Amino acid sequence: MILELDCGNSFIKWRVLDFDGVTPIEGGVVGTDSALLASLSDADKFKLKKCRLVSVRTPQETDSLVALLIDVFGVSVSRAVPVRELAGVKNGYNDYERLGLDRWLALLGGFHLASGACLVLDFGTAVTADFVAADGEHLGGFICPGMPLMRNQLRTHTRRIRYDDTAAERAHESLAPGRETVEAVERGCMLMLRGFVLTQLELAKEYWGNDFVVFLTGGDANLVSGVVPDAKVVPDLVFVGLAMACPLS
Ligand SMILES: Nc1ncnc2c1ncn2[C@@H]1O[C@H](COP(=O)(O)OP(=O)(O)O)[C@@H](O)[C@H]1O
Ligand SMILES: CC(C)(COP(=O)(O)O)[C@@H](O)C(=O)NCCC(=O)O
Ligand SMILES: [K+]
Repeated sequence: MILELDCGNSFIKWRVLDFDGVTPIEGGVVGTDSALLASLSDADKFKLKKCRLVSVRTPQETDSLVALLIDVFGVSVSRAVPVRELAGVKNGYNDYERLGLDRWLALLGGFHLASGACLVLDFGTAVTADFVAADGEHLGGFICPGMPLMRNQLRTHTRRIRYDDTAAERAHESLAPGRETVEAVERGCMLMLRGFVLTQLELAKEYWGNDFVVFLTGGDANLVSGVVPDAKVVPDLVFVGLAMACPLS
């Protein structure tokens, strides 16, 4: 069985593929390396042989996780690395090594699934947009703070914005102008996200008319899926690209 990992800034997304190397049998989201080990060791059922992973964490953090996986499970580990071009897609960064590897894999996966122009929007700690033209040219993208960062910046840098997570959840029942702090902040940040998405759609239309596919991925993709009804919500888009970047040899 194959262990797949997507190590983001806040969470590690994991899943295990069956012996065929294709069918996911289980997966989850964890906050720490030790929580990952616990999830995997709890289940005696996993016979892990290989692992492939992508990380946007520091090399030290990633190295230490890789060492742990080798030590505990005896797996061989394949890590996604930056490349200029893969599967017909050309990395659009001036310095291709600087493009976040999770973005690279998501846009590889998006182009593969769309077989044409695509806009890939990822809602994690950061929110990212990436544009890939029909000929596989990555035109670049945008990065802005995701929902948790926007919310926490306001909580951290003001003195009177304080509320708990359950109140935050309740505030999302509507997008009407807020009548209390929690509503005003949560709905305001939500509108920022939605505005960002709509601007990306306009830009994609300027480039390609209606001839493109929109992909939504990342833990908070559901927050904006309502504003792009035609978008494909693909929570495992990074894993689609990961399989392309780290094929089983
Ligand atoms: N099961 C889950 N565990 C943790 N966060 C989740 C989960 N499902 C959705 N989320 C949301 O996903 C966001 C993190 O998205 P994610 O794509 O994992 O970020 P990153 O890749 O930056 O670590 C959180 O802000 C949270 O709101
Ligand atoms: C933009 C990101 C912080 C997104 O990370 P995430 O929110 O998925 O944890 C990550 O892709 C990254 O560190 N990129 C390097 C900078 C760049 O892509 O230009
Ligand atoms: K991500």
